Amino acid sequence: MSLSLGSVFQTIKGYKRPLVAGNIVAILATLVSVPTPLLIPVLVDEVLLHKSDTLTHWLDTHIVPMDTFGYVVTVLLATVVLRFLYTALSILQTKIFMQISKDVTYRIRVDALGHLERISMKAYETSRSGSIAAKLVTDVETIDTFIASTVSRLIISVLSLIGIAGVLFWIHWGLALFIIVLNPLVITFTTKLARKVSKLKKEENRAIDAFQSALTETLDLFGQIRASNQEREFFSKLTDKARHIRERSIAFGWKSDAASRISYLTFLAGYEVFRAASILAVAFSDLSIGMMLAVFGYLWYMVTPVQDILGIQYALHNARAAVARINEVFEMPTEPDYPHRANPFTAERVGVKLESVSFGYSPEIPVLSDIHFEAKPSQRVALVGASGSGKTTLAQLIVGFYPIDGGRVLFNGVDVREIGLDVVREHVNLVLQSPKLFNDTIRFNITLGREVPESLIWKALDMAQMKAVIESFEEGLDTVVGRDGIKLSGGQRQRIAIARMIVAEPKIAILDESTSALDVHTEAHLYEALEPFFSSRTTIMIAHRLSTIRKADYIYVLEKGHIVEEGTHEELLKKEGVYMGYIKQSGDCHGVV
Ligand SMILES: Nc1ncnc2c1ncn2[C@@H]1O[C@H](COP(=O)(O)OP(=O)(O)OP(=O)(O)O)[C@@H](O)[C@H]1O
Repeated sequence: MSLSLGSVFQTIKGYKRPLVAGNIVAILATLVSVPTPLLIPVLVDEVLLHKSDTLTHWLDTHIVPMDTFGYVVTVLLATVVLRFLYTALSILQTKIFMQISKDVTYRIRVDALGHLERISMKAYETSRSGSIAAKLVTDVETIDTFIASTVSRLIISVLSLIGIAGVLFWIHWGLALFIIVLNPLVITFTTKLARKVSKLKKEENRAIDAFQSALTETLDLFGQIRASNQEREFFSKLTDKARHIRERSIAFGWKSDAASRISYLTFLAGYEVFRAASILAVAFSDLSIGMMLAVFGYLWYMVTPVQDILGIQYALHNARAAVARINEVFEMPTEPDYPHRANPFTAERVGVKLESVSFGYSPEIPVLSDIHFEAKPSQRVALVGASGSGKTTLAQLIVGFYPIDGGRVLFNGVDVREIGLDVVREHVNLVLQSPKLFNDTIRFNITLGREVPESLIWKALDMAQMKAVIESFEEGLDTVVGRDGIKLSGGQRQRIAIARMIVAEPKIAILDESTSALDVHTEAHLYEALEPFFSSRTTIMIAHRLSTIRKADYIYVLEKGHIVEEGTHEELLKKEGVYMGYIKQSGDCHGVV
């Protein structure tokens, strides 16, 4: 999907009842507000100049006969009551329309989040979190301002202007025509100014976006930056970006202020011209002094709706820029949406098979070619190979992180394209080598918010050799692990990830060098404790240590994206080929045979 102001208004149209209610309130507000500036000036003609007696006569016959003081006080009261009524109706109207505008922007955020949830890994890898955050916060806010100003102010402003125009024509058509012809010229002039300013707003938003992205990345990688002693470099880059915002904001800030002041000045100049024209109309035509004062009143009264309409123009230009930027989020490619035609995971044991799979992160560089790989139900398979040979990539293809370029990925003989990626990931758990932890409690990092009985969490921690460690923490499972799990060691983080896998109870467990940071002793205990877990499901292990590899029922050797050898440990040793060389190279040849 993509966003447009048209689609935003289409959504707004869906709020039929509040729209109708809001419009009725707007019409009522206009009805009570338009006659207000007329009342007091009428008294000038009737009470002071004794030119006519329409209003005073009406008051005498319809209310009670009264004197000059009575007329003034009654009309004053009526004016004040009407102004109060107008304010009350305006507040009610804003409330009704505010609910619509906030709901619409909420939906934009929800749609954008829904899209982000489905973006492909490739899109994720090339995106910047800060930039996306800026779009979902600042740009959606800009659209919110636009909707609020158009939906709630436009109707009332246009109706008021129409009402004022009607009254002005009734007072003096020549003068009214003069005012109504000149006013669009003012608006046209200010529109041109608005366009110029909107370009500056775009630049300011871009500068904020760049700063936010760089800041997020710097903070995310702060530890690494400090370890490389590059703080000064990174923070001076951030300072440059902050300076850029300052420049862009100053340019936008004062120029937009100047533009709105010039717009207002133009209006004021027009106002003075109209006032002069009114005096001439009194001098050279039949316009009374009372009505001239009424025209003065209406000229002021026009300021708010005219300014509101001018404000809408600014908001419109800003909103267009914001829509374009939000669309960059909606344009991020998504994962393929496979249908849920079959679910092989209902079986007790599930195996996985890769048939002639080929894949490259970019089309011109193949990373895996013609891969035939199988982990039969309940089998324990090891994947070995040099760094960069494609082991992690293969594991990620099994969980569908990237769509394959050729071949098939099958679970119990069913193609992933018939199963759906969400179903696959529910049952296939990949433990990464450097697992990421949330800056939350140990409990949350293990359950990821799912309802898991406390006893199961402790059981998982026990199997993962983390029970004693967590017990030693004062707050136990409620200990907060800090940003990226900084309060835990690398090996402890890996074991938390293993506990996470245990509670997820997958049908297929994939461990990508998931115990690489553990000492040999702890690792041995861990595998021993995990024995019942592994024996009740299919397991794929990417490992470098012979002690781990040996336990596998079957081994695949990957070299430069090709499976070059496969078989059991003994079979592969007998071959004295790549596997043997690999084992020797990893310095782990003691006890090979
Ligand atoms: N997200 C990615 N985008 C582009 N290229 C990638 C990506 N991930 C890995 N690669 C490339 O794919 C190749 C295989 O990487 P992979 O991580 O699968 O190897 P590996 O065998 O798991 O290595 P290691 O043992 O060091 O973890 C490498 O050349 C790497 O540069």
